[in-house]
Amino acid sequence: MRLSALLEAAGLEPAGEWSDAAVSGFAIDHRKVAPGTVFGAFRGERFNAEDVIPQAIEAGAVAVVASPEARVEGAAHVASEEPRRAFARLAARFFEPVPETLVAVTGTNGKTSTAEMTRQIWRMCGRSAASIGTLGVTTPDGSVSTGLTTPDIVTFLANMAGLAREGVTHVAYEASSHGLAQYRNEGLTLAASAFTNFSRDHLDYHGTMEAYFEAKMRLFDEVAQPASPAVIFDGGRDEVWIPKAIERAKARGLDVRSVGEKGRFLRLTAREATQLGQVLTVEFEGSARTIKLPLIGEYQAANALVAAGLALSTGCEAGQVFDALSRLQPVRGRLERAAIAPVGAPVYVDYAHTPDAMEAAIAALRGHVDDARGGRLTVVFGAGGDRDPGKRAPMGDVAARGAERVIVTDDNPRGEDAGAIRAAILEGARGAGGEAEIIEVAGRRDAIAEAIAGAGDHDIILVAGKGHEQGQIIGSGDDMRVLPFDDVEVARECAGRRNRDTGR
Ligand SMILES: CC(=O)N[C@H]1[C@@H](OP(=O)(O)OP(=O)(O)OC[C@H]2O[C@@H](n3ccc(=O)[nH]c3=O)[C@H](O)[C@@H]2O)O[C@H](CO)[C@@H](O)[C@@H]1O[C@H](C)C(=O)N[C@@H](C)C(=O)N[C@H](CCC(=O)O)C(=O)O
Ligand SMILES: Nc1ncnc2c1ncn2[C@@H]1O[C@H](COP(=O)(O)OP(=O)(O)OP(=O)(O)O)[C@@H](O)[C@H]1O
Ligand SMILES: N[C@H](CCC[C@H](N)C(=O)O)C(=O)O
Ligand SMILES: [Mg+2]
Repeated sequence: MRLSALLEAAGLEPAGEWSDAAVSGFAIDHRKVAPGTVFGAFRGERFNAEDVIPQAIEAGAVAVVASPEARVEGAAHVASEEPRRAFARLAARFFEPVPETLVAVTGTNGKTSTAEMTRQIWRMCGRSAASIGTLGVTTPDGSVSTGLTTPDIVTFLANMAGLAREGVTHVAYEASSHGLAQYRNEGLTLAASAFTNFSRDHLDYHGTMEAYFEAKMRLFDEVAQPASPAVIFDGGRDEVWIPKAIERAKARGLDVRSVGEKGRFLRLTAREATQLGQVLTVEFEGSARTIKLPLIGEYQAANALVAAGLALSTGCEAGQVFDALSRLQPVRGRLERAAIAPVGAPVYVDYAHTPDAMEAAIAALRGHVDDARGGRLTVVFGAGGDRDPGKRAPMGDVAARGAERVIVTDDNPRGEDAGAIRAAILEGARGAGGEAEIIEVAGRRDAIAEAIAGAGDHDIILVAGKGHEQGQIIGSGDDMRVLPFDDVEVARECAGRRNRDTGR
């Protein structure tokens, strides 16, 4: 493919003497440049790739997308004030074709669940579907991890093209705020977009809630196709951010389709919890429908409705969509029933790693605790290192208010002192001033074991924060190690060990 053709298709300036260069690939890391590569030289948080432009050209780069000030000698300089965006647009013209129906999901919590549920619904409606997000690239054959929720733009686009080659026609992907801010998913035509909710997270990176919200709004402002459907969850409780999101989508001229208790497109009129799921009554196009959702928790109902909204907005037939909701499979690590303690108490694993998510996960289980028979809720959790430190105390606070027993432990300490992270959470938990028993147990395996060993017959245990994750990340940079760790497996082992110990 000629550089000139790509530049023209992307609406970028011609490359003069370099126009005839043949492009063989794209890279954002100079160590991955091969002859014929277009190199995106970005100024990052830790590294300024403009410093390695000569090495990239030496390795065969034919064009470098970089800021106008960058020095590029011996290859085309595709200059842009926003090089990440220009690079994405160019790369999107190279990695073609891509699946014809693409939808993007953003929001603080619920992106993975919604993308995965959308994939499942599409599949049940007969589409060949995949999802890309925290769980990796998921197809009916399984998941392959990419390491990030929104992979870098080259991995993202290459995966899209790969999926199209395999015959996948529908892809739901997660647009994280980091991904949106760094233009990691751009240049594609979206059939629809979605917004699940908004609450505190990632303020280490974005600084303020407003800046974090703005990063998310790039989805509606710039990434979504004009006039395309925007499915927005509106349960009526968030009277600040959801109305703002709706406003922004309208301002861009998107076709806003709200779902939830205040939904105009798909309205939730009743919700009744059952032991292993819930019965939802929804109103769609003037008629009421009953859905037996086989998943517990209000938050899972919210995500299922957003997923239904996306499926309905991409050509699926309503009857099939509502029928599919009744057959949804659980999303890995989201209120997953992992084990049963020897006394009979169930152990749930959930990915709650923000205060709002913790509240949602606790609320989902609270109703299942048999208070009348002395049942208690135990929450085991920590908070990630090198991530928004301001969310730690609020997570402790929410847990201490919602549970009877709080066991504070470790969750990916990364480059930070694990004890200091626990201390911040404990301060929040103790500050809640409630009756909850608050315990600190360094080491996640010991904490889970302690929770199970101390459980009563009618208790429920929630192990939060790591969900599907397969490792504990210790250290950073060159010292980083990932120690194998899986909450579900550890819960099963601890429950089993206790089984053997007690003979029960
Ligand atoms: C803060 C953040 O998001 N950083 C990501 C970002 O880094 P950056 O652009 O600042 O990169 P940098 O390391 O300073 O390097 C700048 C540029 O130089 C290049 N480089 C670097 C070194 C070198 O020798 N040669 C070279 O060319 C890099 O490829 C990069 O393009 O781009 C890098 C390349 O794609 C990512 O690896 C990196 O993710 C880091 C590791 C990370 O931990 N990110 C997390 C916070 C994240 O993105 N999480 C979100 C949200 C999770 C959620 O809530 O769902 C996610 O989408 O996963
Ligand atoms: N709609 C929701 N409202 C409130 N909390 C939710 C909602 N959906 C999920 N959660 C909580 O957030 C956790 C993570 O859910 P999920 O993985 O779907 O979100 P995510 O947005 O993909 O997260 P991440 O930012 O890590 O990628 C769940 O385990 C649950 O505790
Ligand atoms: N995508 C989120 C996941 C956090 C999960 C939690 N286990 C942690 O490590 O903080 C992040 O990168 O912030
Ligand atoms: Mg996710």
